[in-house]
Amino acid sequence: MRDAGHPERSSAPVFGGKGLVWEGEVEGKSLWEETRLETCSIHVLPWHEGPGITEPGDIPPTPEDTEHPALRLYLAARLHIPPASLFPDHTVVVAALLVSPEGNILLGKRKRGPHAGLWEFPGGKALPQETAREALSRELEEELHLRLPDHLFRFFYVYEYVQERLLLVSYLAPLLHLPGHLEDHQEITLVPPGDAQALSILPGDREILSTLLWTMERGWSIRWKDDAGGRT
Ligand SMILES: Nc1nc2c([nH]c(=O)n2[C@H]2C[C@H](O)[C@@H](COP(=O)(O)OP(=O)(O)OP(=O)(O)O)O2)c(=O)[nH]1
Repeated sequence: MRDAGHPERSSAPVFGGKGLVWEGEVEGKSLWEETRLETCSIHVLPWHEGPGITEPGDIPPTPEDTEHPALRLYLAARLHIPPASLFPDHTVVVAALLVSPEGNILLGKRKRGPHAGLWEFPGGKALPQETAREALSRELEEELHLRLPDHLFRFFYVYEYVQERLLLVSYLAPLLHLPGHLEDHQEITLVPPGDAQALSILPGDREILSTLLWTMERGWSIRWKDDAGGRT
C-alpha cells in the first residue's frame, strides 16, 4: 500500500476540497441500475460554484473525458475501473455509508493506530488494481465480516486531504445484516446521520455527514426503496 504522507509529493490539491455526486431517480428507480448513462441525471456539487445538475446526455462517457474529479471517480465506479488507477499520485480510501432499514448509519470506533478512539465508516485503502466495489467488499469482510449488497453508490462523495494526498471516497449502500466480527474496531454503533456529527470523527467524515444532511434536507432519501437485490 502506498504511503499517504510521502515527502516527495507536492501538496497541490486536485480537488480543491470536495465533490459530491448524487444519482437522481426516475419514477422511484435508482439510476445506478440503469446501464445506459445517457438516461442518467446526476447532481454534482462543485466545490467552488455550489450545487449543479447535469442533464441526461451531459455526462461524459468515460473518466478520461472529464476533468471533474468527482465525476471521474463516479464514472470509474459505474464502469468498474479501479479508482486508484485514475489518481496514481494519491492514496484512494473507500468508505461505506451503510444505512439500516431505520435510516441509521453504521460507524465503528477504531481500536488501534493514529486514529484510535475515533469513529469512522468501514473501509480502507483501495489497492491499485481494485474496483471500488472490490476494495469495499474486501475491507468490509476483513474488518467486520460484513457482506456488501448489490445496491451501491446513490450518494457518492469525495473529500481530499490535501497534505496527505489522500482522496476519501464514500459510497452509500444498504446495511444487509449486522457485523459478525470486530477486527479493527472496539465497538460499532448505528446512529441517525445528524447524531453522528456529535461523535469524535475525522474531518473528512464530518464533511461527508454534513453533505449527506444537506442532501437529505433537500428531500433526497438515503433509504432504499425496494427492488432487485435491495430491501425497503
Ligand atoms: N477506513 C476509514 N478511513 C478513513 C475514514 N475517514 C478518514 O479520514 N479516513 C482516513 C484515515 C486513514 O488516513 C485512511 C484510511 O486508512 P486505513 O488504515 O483505514 O486503511 P487500511 O484499512 O487499508 O489500513 P492499512 O493496511 O493501511 O493499515 O483514511 C473513514 O471513515 N474510514
